[in-house]
Amino acid sequence: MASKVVTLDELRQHTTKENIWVLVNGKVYDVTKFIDEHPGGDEVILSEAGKDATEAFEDVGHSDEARALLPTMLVGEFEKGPNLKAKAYQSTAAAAAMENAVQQTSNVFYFVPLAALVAYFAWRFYS
Ligand code: HEM
Repeated sequence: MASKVVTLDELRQHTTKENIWVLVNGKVYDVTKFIDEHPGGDEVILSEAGKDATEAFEDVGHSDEARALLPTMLVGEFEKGPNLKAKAYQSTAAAAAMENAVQQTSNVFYFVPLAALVAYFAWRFYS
């Protein structure tokens, strides 16, 4: 079973508490049975469902005991192709573009009253 290659589509189909897979360090794990026993609670794992949980997993500094549990839940290797980080970067780029657009819009909202104020004082000064 360990030789199974899990695709990105397959990974993304396992995102509910009843059927949850996570990707950690290039391997996919079925944490469905473990989630209720997880000392860190179910919410934290659920928020990583169907995703690359490597960063979240490593940031916590899981013990060797925690790491030793992983092989018992192994589904298989994650397929080599899709780069989840690249996809995350794309959405970050989209978010940045959106933020930029919002920023430009708020610049307009800031500029219009300012221009009106300047015009008013200019009018007061010259009339
Ligand atoms: C994927 C399989 C996972 C396994 C087998 C696992 C296992 C464990 C174990 C055994 C502990 C107890 C402390 C230790 O021995 O390090 C623990 C704690 C913890 N885990 Fe996980 N974990 C997993 C995934 C995650 C993920 C994805 C997160 C996301 C942030 C997470 C967050 C935490 C937190 C915050 C604690 C600390 C709880 C506390 O000390 O109060 N874990 N985990």
